[in-house]
Amino acid sequence: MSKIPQSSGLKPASKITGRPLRTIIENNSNKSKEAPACLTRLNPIFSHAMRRRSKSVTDMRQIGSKPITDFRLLKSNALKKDIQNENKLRGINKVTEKNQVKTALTKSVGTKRTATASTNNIEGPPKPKVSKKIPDWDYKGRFHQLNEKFTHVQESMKIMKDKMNEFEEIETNYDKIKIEAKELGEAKDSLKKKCEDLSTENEKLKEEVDKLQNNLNLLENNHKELQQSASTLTEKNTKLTEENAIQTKDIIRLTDSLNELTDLHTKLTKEHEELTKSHQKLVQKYQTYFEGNKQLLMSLDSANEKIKRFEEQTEQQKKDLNHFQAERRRLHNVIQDLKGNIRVFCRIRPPINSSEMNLLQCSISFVDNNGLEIRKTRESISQITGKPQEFKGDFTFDRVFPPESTQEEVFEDLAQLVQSALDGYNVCVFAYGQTGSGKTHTMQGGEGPDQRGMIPRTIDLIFETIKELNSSGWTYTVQASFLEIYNENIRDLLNINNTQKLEIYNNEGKGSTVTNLTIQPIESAVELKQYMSLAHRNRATAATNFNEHSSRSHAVTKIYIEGTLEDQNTVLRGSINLVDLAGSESAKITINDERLTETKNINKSLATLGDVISALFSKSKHIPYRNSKLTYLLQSCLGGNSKTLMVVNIAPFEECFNESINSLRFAAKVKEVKTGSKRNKMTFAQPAMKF
Ligand SMILES: Nc1ncnc2c1ncn2[C@@H]1O[C@H](COP(=O)(O)OP(=O)(O)OP(=O)(O)O)[C@@H](O)[C@H]1O
Repeated sequence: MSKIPQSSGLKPASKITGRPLRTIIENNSNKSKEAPACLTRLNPIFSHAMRRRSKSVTDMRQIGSKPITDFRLLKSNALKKDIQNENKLRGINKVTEKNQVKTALTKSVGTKRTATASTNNIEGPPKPKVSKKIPDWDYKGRFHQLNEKFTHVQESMKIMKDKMNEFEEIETNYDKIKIEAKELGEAKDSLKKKCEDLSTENEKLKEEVDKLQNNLNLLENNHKELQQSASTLTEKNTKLTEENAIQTKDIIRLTDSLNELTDLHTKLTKEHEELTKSHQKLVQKYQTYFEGNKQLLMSLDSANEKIKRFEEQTEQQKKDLNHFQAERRRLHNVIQDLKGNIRVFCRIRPPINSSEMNLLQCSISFVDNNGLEIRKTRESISQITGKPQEFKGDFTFDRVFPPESTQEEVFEDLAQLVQSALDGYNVCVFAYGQTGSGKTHTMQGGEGPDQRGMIPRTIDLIFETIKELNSSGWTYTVQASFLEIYNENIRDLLNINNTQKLEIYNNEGKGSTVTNLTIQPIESAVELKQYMSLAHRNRATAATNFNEHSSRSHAVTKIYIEGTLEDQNTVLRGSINLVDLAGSESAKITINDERLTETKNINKSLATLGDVISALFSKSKHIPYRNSKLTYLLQSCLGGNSKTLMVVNIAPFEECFNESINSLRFAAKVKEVKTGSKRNKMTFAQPAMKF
């Protein structure tokens, strides 16, 4: 317990802040004005204590130093009680409460210190001015001065009286405060004890807190581990959920399949039952049949023997058939030979429209199927002899076809030559005649199945006959080429961009070949017709005026046929040339140089054709095949090993009369020629003939 000296300059240190107490008093004196209103409002006891303390301090100054701590204890207890009551009402905790008490105490001490300080500076009334020494003779002045002194003393007396009263009151308060201080000391002791109890309890609590902290750390670690295992488990759970979904789908699918299989099983069970029943029936039947079968087996043995005999007979019949076929081929050829190796048909075309109907028609009369007489309807008088001119001609051919003849009728005889080509002969079919006389119509034909010309009909017949011959062991390969000769130049109609040299060369006994020409293997009639159309289109593409061009060039379709009969080691190679010749009109009617050259070339080739045929007719040693590309190309078809058919086409108009007569004369000349034919037959032992 420190004591506050009344007048010493030492400043006791504060227990709360550690600073000298004087400083606190000064600082708090400044803050006292700002003391919380609640504190002053709530604490009437404190105010009372303050007043008492002021008095007791004054007393202390008078009676000596008094321990201030007792006074503070008294005050703090009173303060504390008030604050506790208030806080109970407000629900404020103990720590806050402690702070409130501390603050209140500090402020109250500050306030008292200020009050004490103010009482230490007691001043009396202002002293009367000391005037200059009043002379002794100035009674009036001296009286006035004394009067002033008296008044001053009176006032001082009055002040002192007041002070005395105040000090008495302070003394009374001091006693009360002393009692309160005693009470506060007792309270402090009990608080101290409580505090010690509390600190002991606090220690225990601390230990418990440490234990709990350790437990908490352990629990946190456990929690972390549990969290990790929870996340692992969550992942596993996700995976398992996904797997579960897949398996669920599988289960659904399998269930469906199971249902289907169950249905199937039910069906199959039913079927099985039915089959078992029918099996039983069949077993019964089998037993019945088994008995019968024994007999049948016996009959089978005899039947097998019969079959064997039939097979031997069939083999013999096959041989006979081949023999008969060979004989048929021989006889067919004899017939063809008898008909002539060069056959000439004449076909007169009809007028096809009204303008042609209005043209003057020749008078044509037909004798049987072979002869015709053609004449102009009006005879003219010869300017030289003055006699009527004979404008008529009588001609005989292998066949004459009047205007109403159908394509089928014309093809009848050609069909026999197609058989010759399949039998291994070279066949050549020409369409001869002036422009517009019906050559292309005869060879290609028109629209519709009935209007098909010789070429498409030949194609169809070849493949039909091959089909029949296949059944008797023959196999055939077919190839085709398409070319045109224009102004003595050869063009490949299956490849118009073919810039390689197309040259004819002729091997003795092996026929004529064109170098670099496209020779297309053909599998069917349809395919061959497709190539025929391509060639026709290519011929049209190359020409600026197709109709004119077509009448100024020779178009040659060649079909190569090779038949093999392996049993007999026999190969037959034949060919068919189908030639649509250029128009045969004479050079007189040509109008320009270009056309003149064309006509000359055409006439040269046609004349050479006539010369070749004449040479063959006269059995000349030299046959002028090489004089034109056409005859050179067709050499193998015009010689001994060939069959030739020439169809001379005639337009029925009088204006065409002279050209018609020329054509008929040419054809008649050809008709006279006969060739000695020889079939291209060989066995595998010999080298195959090249086309
Ligand atoms: N027998 C026929 N029956 C019906 N029409 C025919 C007959 N012959 C020819 N024609 C028709 O006469 C016209 C001329 O015939 P085509 O073109 O065949 O003559 P071409 O001699 O080939 O002429 P080019 O030398 O110019 O080619 C064509 O319209 C053709 O359809």
